[in-house]
Amino acid sequence: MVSLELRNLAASYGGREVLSGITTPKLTGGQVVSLLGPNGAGKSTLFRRIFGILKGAGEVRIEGGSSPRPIAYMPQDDGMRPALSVYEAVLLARMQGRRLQVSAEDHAEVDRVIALLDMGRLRGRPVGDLSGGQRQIVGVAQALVQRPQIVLMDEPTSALDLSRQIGLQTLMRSLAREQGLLVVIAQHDLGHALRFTDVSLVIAEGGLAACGPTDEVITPALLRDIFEVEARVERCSKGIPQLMVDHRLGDLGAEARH
Ligand SMILES: Nc1ncnc2c1ncn2[C@@H]1O[C@H](COP(=O)(O)OP(=O)(O)OP(=O)(O)O)[C@@H](O)[C@H]1O
Repeated sequence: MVSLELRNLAASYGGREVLSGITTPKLTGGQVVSLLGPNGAGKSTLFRRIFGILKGAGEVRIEGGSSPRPIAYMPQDDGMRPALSVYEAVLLARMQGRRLQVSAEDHAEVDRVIALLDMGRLRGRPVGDLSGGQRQIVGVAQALVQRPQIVLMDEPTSALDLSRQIGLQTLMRSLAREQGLLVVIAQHDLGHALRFTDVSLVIAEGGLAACGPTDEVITPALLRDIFEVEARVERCSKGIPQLMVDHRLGDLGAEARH
């Protein structure tokens, strides 16, 4: 079983430290983990540091990885080449870090992921012609086609309609449960975090503000202190946890007016 553990991790841009002292318990395959925090807290930065794009102090400890590249990373900004077809964009992601000789297995894997994500109608379309939500699903395909054991997904549902948001969160949860994938999702939707994820890491003010089972981490106190809302979690008649927001604390326009 794959596991990921962060030990005293730090990350900076050009000498400006954005994150420090990030230490987590062992996150294991089969879990879905939320990475939460306000805008600019450092969620994307933490992903870049874990994936190795950013260097810094501390250790990213991966155990039980059965391939040399056990992690796939779906960034917020996909950087896809607009002229490529969807099929080519997914195939290119599959070939990252491999010999440039495409095998029948590679084609089969691209077909499998395209079917899994129900994107058959898009396969011949140029990436540059797609809507924001369609591109986001291609980004998910690019991560999954690498057959990772750990997948870092940066706001993968931010451009999706409600039905597809639920669909993707449900799919990632079943891939975790059935295939032992460790899924880490940076997201702003705390309702999705409560409903679909086992563990939450909360980043704020350059460090780890909270870490643990999602239903223990997302409390009225945390919502007030970190997310600046007066809010509570209630279960609906079907037992699904729902975030009930009473009001925002503070005033978004106050600074501009003074
Ligand atoms: N390439 C960069 N160069 C310099 N500073 C950066 C760079 N990318 C991010 N930062 C800074 O690092 C901090 C953390 O940014 P990051 O994008 O990791 O936050 P985030 O939690 O992912 O935010 P959001 O929820 O808005 O996507 C911010 O202060 C941001 O301005």
